[in-house]
Amino acid sequence: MGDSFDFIIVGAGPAGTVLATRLAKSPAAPSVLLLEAGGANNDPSLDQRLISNRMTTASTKPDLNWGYKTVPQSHLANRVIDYSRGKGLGGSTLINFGFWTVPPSADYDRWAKVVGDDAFSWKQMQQRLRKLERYHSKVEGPVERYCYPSPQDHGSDGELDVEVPKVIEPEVLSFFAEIEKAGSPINRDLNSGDPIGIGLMVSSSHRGLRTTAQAAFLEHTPSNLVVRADSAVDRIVLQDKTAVGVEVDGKIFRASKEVILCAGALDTPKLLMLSGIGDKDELKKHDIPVVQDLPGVGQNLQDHTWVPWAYQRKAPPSQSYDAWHNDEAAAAARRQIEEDGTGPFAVNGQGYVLGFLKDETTLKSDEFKALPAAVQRHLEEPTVPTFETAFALMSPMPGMDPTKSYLMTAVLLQNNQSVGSVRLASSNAKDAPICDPALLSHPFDRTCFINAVKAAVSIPGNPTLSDDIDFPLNAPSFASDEEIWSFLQQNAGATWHMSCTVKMGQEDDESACVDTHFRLRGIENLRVADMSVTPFLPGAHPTLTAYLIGETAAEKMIAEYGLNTQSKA
Ligand SMILES: Cc1cc2nc3c(=O)[nH]c(=O)nc-3n(C[C@H](O)[C@H](O)[C@H](O)COP(=O)(O)OP(=O)(O)OC[C@H]3O[C@@H](n4cnc5c(N)ncnc54)[C@H](O)[C@@H]3O)c2cc1C
Repeated sequence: MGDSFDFIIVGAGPAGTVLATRLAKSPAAPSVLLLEAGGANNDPSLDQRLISNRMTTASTKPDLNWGYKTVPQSHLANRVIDYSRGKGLGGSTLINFGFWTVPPSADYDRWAKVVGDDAFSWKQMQQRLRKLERYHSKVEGPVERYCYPSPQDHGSDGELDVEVPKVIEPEVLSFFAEIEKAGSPINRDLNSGDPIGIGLMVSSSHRGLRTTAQAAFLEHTPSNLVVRADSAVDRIVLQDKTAVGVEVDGKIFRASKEVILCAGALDTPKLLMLSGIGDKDELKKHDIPVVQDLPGVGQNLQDHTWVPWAYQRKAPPSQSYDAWHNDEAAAAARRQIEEDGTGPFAVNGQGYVLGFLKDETTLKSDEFKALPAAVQRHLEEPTVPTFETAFALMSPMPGMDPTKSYLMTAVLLQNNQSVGSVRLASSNAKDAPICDPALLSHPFDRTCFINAVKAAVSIPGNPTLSDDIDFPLNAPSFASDEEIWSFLQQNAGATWHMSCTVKMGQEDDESACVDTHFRLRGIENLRVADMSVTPFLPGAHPTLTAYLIGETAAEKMIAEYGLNTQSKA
């Protein structure tokens, strides 16, 4: 193969790894090069993959993180917000929180309608999801009452381990019991396409270990798939308006068929712009010769906004929380995970009570009535929530008393209307992009968020209302909209669900950059297949959408190139 391949894929996150694997494993067995800027992750330490470390890996493993930040956010008291991205084989699945949530069926149907291609409909996306998942859904005992996924809605023999917790902290079962007793709606499978209600989170993990895109797809690769870590692509090599390869530190790798960018929603537009594809005025600012004027590149940046807060509980921590502050208990917990995948580290932090709820006050607001009619109709769909909320026991963060017990709660906005951008800081590929998600810049988001926080704390039976709460650590009193807004300005952030920056759309959509075959407008042999392409951000944690983008792109490319037969490659 040398330095020349049929296909070159840039970025080994969930989208890139699926795409590379599916192309390489197709019967025609084309040669595929997968290039990843970050490392190979050969670190055998368990910490990196313990799912109970889900909330802290991004900060404790800086080598796995690009460490991006936003520009000061004018609607968030001019704060600079963390904008982490995973770096290394596995991409952001190395450091993300491992929530595995399927969007409402109506979101994929809307995607199909907006772009005019049924390949993105719920029916077809769910079929692909079944192919990808290995859903460990068998539940027995008390957890069953709150989580009972129907096997027909989930895959069982794909590459991606998804885990329904077998055991959760007893306190979390009590939270559920109270919520149910108070009459709040329980949903025993949040991932059926209808997330509305309150249920138990499932994780992209198995036996206490995080499922990374690397673990799922890159451990046993065929010989026609070459995976190169520590290979940051600086630019796409173009001949006239055709992609013929990529450049890595001055070295050229050639693609006889295509280059596909899967570098994520911040780095993919950056790479396009560095290669002369983007808004011509923006490129000129950095003296980059314009190859293709494509104003949508880097625009439409969307993310979910969230706010977490916490309480100290009166009850002492469960004994299993010893493993968080006692070296001996931690060593024993690690051994147990290695031996049989059970123990405190497989239990703590698995019991997240998640709610996907529709707030009717928001749907009656003036800000809702000012939205385009199509967006209003979508928000009124029965499966579409206006917000997500979470309640969970939390391990003490640095600076907190480890002998006490804590409750974390959070609210995530869904269907955010605020739109920002990613731009180049300079023509130097080593410089971080300028990221401005413009969080809460849209009036609908501000109204929706205030109402969502009020609705979340009022869920009948929720644990923040219980006598067990000792005192709030950073929670407001929720007494007035002004107080909640001020709390949001000081505490809200992005959920790292960046998307839509090289968006897919129909020919008459001037802001669209790729067609429904992921082909970039105006350039031959160049596609984009990662979270950059979503026409809007679906209402769920997006990893599985990223995997589905890789799977869908592979399906289309295998059909286009006739790779399903051995003779054509
Ligand atoms: C802290 C955090 C928490 C999150 N929590 C969750 C969660 O709980 N659940 C959920 O579903 N989603 C979560 N997400 C989001 C989710 O991980 C991403 O949406 C998803 O990984 C995006 O996939 P992707 O393939 O588009 O890009 P990425 O996963 O970002 O992968 C892109 C890859 O391209 C590589 N790359 C970039 N530039 C270059 C270059 N020039 N040359 C070569 N390689 C390059 C990167 O290093 C990276 O490996 C979280 C993300 C973060 C950061």
